Amino acid sequence: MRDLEDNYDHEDNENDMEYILECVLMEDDGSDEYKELRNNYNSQLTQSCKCSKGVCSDLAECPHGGAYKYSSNKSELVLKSNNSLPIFECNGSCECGINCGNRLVQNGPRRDLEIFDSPLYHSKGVRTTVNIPQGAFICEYAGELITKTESQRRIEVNDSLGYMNYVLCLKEFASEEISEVTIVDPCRRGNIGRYLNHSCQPNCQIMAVRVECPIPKIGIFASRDIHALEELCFHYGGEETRPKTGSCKICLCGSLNCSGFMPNTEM
Ligand SMILES: C[S@@+](CC[C@H](N)C(=O)[O-])C[C@H]1O[C@@H](n2cnc3c(N)ncnc32)[C@H](O)[C@@H]1O
Repeated sequence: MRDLEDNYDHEDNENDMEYILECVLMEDDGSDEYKELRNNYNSQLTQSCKCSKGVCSDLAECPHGGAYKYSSNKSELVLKSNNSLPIFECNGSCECGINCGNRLVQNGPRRDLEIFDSPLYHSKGVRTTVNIPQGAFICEYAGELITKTESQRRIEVNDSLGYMNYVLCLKEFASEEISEVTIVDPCRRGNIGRYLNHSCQPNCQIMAVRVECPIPKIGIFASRDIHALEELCFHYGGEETRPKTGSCKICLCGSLNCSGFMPNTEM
């Protein structure tokens, strides 16, 4: 086993963080699991649209569902509330233009986000300096894409050294069975998404959004209208209600329906 201190230098690992614009692949650990992850990471979705007028709107013409997943709310695209998943955005092979209504997450984080010292969580958090409408895109949870084994190793290291954990596991379901698992760790390489805290009554939600790659981006969206200066947070367990097993950390979210513990990170 590698030395614990190899990868995790000190408690406030933020200063060592490399800022990335989108997810990157973990280092090769020689495992078959890694090879599978790398193959997926290097694969491209082949479905492209032929929506020639620059705008995707017709379901028959646009295999991505046109702009039906997002709608225009005054000045910006927002996720529709009756959204049927999964979300596939238009991509570089599509014939529509960059302004088509089916491109949102690929355009990067919204402006007017601020990293601040959150008094509630006694650590860093993210807040907005302006009002945000329900359904608006906040940012991607970008970091290293890691295998299940590597995530378990990193979580164990974090737990044993008392470090914060940034590993997030997004599970997608098909007919109530888990169909895809995407695991992202922005501890060493990440973006602003890494600073969003967990809440049992969040104002944001996470969604799987695919652009060119079969591995989805973890998109963070406003789940209700959010006022300026509110802290942004999402439920780390997604929609899932997990049994409280293993070592659980006390939840500081302070919401009325707080479960008392943060969702555990067991996969
Ligand atoms: C993704 S980071 C969030 C940003 C973090 N607060 C920071 O300063 O970098 C996740 C870590 O934040 C802390 N955290 C997030 N939500 C929390 C909550 N509801 N209760 C207690 N700690 C929380 C935990 O230490 C957790 O491991």
